[in-house]
Amino acid sequence: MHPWAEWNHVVKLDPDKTLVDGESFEAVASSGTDAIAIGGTTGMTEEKMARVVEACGRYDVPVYIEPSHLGAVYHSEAHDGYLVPVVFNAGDPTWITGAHKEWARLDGEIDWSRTYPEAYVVLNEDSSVAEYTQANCNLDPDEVAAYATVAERMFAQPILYVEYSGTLGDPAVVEAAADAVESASVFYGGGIHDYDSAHTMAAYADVVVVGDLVHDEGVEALRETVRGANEA
Ligand SMILES: CC(C)=CCC/C(C)=C/CC/C(C)=C/CC/C(C)=C/COP(=O)(O)OP(=O)(O)O
Ligand SMILES: O=P(O)(O)OC[C@@H](O)CO
Ligand SMILES: [Mg+2]
Repeated sequence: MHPWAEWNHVVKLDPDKTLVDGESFEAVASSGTDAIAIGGTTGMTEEKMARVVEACGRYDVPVYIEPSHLGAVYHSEAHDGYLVPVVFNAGDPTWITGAHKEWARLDGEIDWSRTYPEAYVVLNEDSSVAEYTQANCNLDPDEVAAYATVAERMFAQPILYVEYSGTLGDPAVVEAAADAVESASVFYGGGIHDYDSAHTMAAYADVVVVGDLVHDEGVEALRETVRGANEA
């Protein structure tokens, strides 16, 4: 069984952003979320990653790093493992296999027993991640579903990640992706900001990922999304 088999909700912390004044990583860890993922596209360094991993690793909730490039990989016993994106609709093959090849060549410490790929489909053309990967975001639900099928059937991907980072996406796209997969888990992330948005996406996605909200609004708002995800 994969570590995320029982997850409904994940918080994604961006080490390049701050928490709300007066809030702590402990409060985030005890929000009721099932896991903390640590990553972001811009401004990511191993030092910033290390600081947040070490702070979050003290609590009961599982912690995974999600590196956006080779220089953001941080090895530690304080985290549970590595979620490594593979961007299926990237315009630059660096983000499909290129960076991964360099990682395999240069990193002598890869622990494959706790390393998991995530098949991303990036759909918000205004996001940093879309620009960074030169993703083709102009996709119909049936095209996203086809990417999900290819990811699962041809590339044995255990996770299909529907990524609308920064904006709430189209539930019909998430539904199409969920219908297309047999055993892969569908993660949804982007613009979840309250009970309803979490509940809507969690009706189709196995796991909803909440990022900016924790940095912008804080833990109380985060708790509402946990409730929405768990009640879907
Ligand atoms: C092989 C290794 C170790 C790394 C490569 C991994 C890849 C393909 C990264 C591509 C970019 C990516 C999918 C990063 C994951 C994290 C993510 C999507 C963060 C959200 O980013 P945004 O919200 O767009 O950006 P900021 O919030 O940082 O501005
Ligand atoms: O920051 P938000 O918009 O919540 O997106 C979450 C996550 O999918 C980003 O990778
Ligand atoms: Mg972001």
